[in-house]
Amino acid sequence: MKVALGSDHGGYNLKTKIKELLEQKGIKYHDFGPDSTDSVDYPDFAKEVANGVASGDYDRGILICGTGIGMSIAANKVKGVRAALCHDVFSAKATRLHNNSNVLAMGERVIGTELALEIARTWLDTEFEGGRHQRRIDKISQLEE
Ligand SMILES: O=C(CO)[C@H](O)[C@H](O)[C@H](O)COP(=O)(O)O
Repeated sequence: MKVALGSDHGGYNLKTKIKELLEQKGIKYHDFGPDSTDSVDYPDFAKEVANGVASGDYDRGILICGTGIGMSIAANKVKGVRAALCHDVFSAKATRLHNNSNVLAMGERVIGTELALEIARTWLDTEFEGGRHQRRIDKISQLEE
């Protein structure tokens, strides 16, 4: 699996922890930035990560800002991206099983590091169930046309 990673200044510190997690799990990733906590605009990084996933260059994306909301709104503008904002483990598992979400968004200002890492672990490890859920995802895709 190859993961595209991005944040803004509000998500930078959690992003460094997510990078450690990906390294521990032996998952390849590319960090689209930023490289510091200097103030930046989250849509710039959501765009890079979402395009990377939509093009197939990356299997999944992880985006972190202060709340995760702006990142998820922006990423979901890109065709083929199903970004899920998750701040609990149940939702992280469910969105992989049912929505086949390909981008995870989280907010560093909303939850603690340990919960965020557990959410990311669960989201990375859970496979899509298919079946009736594929039919529903196909209907989401039709909305993009
Ligand atoms: O996009 C957001 C809200 O949906 C993020 O939380 C941003 O990180 C936040 O808006 C940045 O705010 P700041 O006051 O410029 O740090």
